[in-house]
Amino acid sequence: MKQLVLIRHGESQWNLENRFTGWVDVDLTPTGIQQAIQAGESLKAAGYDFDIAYTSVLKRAIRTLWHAQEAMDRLWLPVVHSWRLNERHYGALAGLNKTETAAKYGDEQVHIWRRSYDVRPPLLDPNDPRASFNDPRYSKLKKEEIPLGECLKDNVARVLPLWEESIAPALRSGKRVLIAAHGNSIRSLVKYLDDVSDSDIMEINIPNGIPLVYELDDNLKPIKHFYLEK
Ligand SMILES: O=C(O)[C@@H](CO)OP(=O)(O)O
Repeated sequence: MKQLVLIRHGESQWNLENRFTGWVDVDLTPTGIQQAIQAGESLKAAGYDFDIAYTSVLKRAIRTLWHAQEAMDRLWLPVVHSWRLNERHYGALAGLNKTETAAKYGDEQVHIWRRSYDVRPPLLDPNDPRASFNDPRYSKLKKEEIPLGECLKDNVARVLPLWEESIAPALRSGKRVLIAAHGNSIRSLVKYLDDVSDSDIMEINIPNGIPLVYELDDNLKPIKHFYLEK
């Protein structure tokens, strides 16, 4: 049996303010920090341990991982940071309030932007200061790899190379893997692992800071998955 645990970051400042976030690098709130500590404590209390961790290059996920590691006394674990685990890029919606955007464009349109598989949000203008072309954390990427707005399908395509090249080999070699990431990068992994249809994935939401445990067989097919509540 192979062990994979996914944790969405704790509550961020923009979760609290109900703003579209994506690649904007906002931090955790005090509640988010507590959720991350609780996630680590729950994992430790249930007897989970890990050999390697993965996270994004956004501080709300990185800090969630740190707090969970600290709660498990596992700060020494090897950690891979990858832009491929970043949140789905929210394009021109980044920074807007979700309720105000729904009032302007309608609930249905906002639900499509938020949860559909293959409808992209309005893209950022390449000259928009929110574009990530000059951000040093992405300096090794080709310009065309840096998104101006992504749908979940784009996010799946971005996450899967990391799965194939690094996460799956680690699991196959018997490593117990912890991933601290984001609502939509985790939905991408869930869609792939559980072979969720393009329509059913619209109804799947990942809560902040609750470990999602997957037990996988030797072919990395899920035997079962469950949330580890307090
Ligand atoms: O704003 C975001 O980046 C994400 C996650 O908080 O929001 P949504 O729930 O719309 O996917």
